[in-house]
This record gives sequence, C-alpha cells and structure tokens, in this order.
Amino acid sequence: MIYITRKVEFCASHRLFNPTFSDEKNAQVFGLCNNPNGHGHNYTMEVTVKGDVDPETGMVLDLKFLKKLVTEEIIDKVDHKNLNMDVEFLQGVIPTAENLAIKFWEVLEPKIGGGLLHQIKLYESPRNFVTYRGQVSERVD
Ligand SMILES: Nc1nc2c(c(=O)[nH]1)N=C([C@H](O)[C@H](O)COP(=O)(O)OP(=O)(O)OP(=O)(O)O)CN2
Ligand SMILES: [Zn+2]
Repeated sequence: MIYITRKVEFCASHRLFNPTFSDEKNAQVFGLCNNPNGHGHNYTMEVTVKGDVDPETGMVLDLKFLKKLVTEEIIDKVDHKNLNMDVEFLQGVIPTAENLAIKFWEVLEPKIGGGLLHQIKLYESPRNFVTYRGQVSERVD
C-alpha cells in the first residue's frame, strides 16, 4: 500500500452563519466570521489516494488523472467564488473547513472509485486545517 497526493490551491470567500439561529446567536457562535460582508481565504487542499503500485505502469493512479479530476470537479467550481452562494454542491452547507472537506470527499470519492481515496486535508490558513478520511464504513485500511 502506498499513498500519492495532489496538492492544489484556491481562493474563496465565505460567511459563517446558521440560518436557523437568531442574529444574536449567530454573532455569539461565529463571531467575526459572521460578518455579513463575508471574508476570504487562500485555501490549500491535499487529496491523497492509496493503493498498490501497478507493476505494469509503476503507478497507483496517474497523477495527471488526479489533477484533472480535482481541477474540474472542485477547483473550477470554488475558485474565486462565494462558498455560501455560488457552488451548487455547497447549497445549504455552513462553509466551515470541516464541511468543505466532507463535501469535497463526497464529490471526489465516487469518481476515483475502488475505495482509493484515503484523505482530504484542507487548509483554511497555514495554521488552521482539517483532515477527513470518510465515514468509518467507507474505509478499508
Ligand atoms: N472548527 C472551525 N472553526 C472555525 C472555522 C472552521 O472552518 N472550522 N472557520 C473560521 C473562520 O473561517 C475564520 O476565518 C478563521 O478565523 P481565525 O481562527 O481567526 O483564523 P485566522 O485566519 O485569523 O488564522 P490565524 O491562524 O489566527 O492567522 C473560524 N473558526
Ligand atoms: Zn473564514
């Protein structure tokens, strides 16, 4: 078993709020991140795929394929976008780093297939990041 990773960057804006909360509760829970004007981040994402090396190709998966998949399915849809408004698969989601990582997993996992997706690590800032490895029932390692 070996692990290969594609690292990508994107810029996006968001506002953290829960529409079922009062204004006061949103302000209390989310603080400055609840500002109605929103704010932006330079995100970094690492998508890690696992598997055995195919002796005929020397690869687990062609990194060119992974680059194309992540670019087309995620980056093209979120880069320079408002994550609260502009992204179809994020509708109704509070765009925390946790929820973004889970949604990105849900988009990518079926397209990589074969239980190969191992981990998504999403950096909201150089010091704040989350790591997601799917639901326990999805894991084979
Ligand atoms: N569990 C989570 N907590 C917070 C998230 C999140 O996604 N998950 N997000 C935020 C906000 O997006 C906010 O912009 C982050 O603010 P802050 O923690 O102040 O981080 P900085 O960008 O200022 O980073 P520094 O490391 O302090 O430079 C809040 N909480
Ligand atoms: Zn933020």
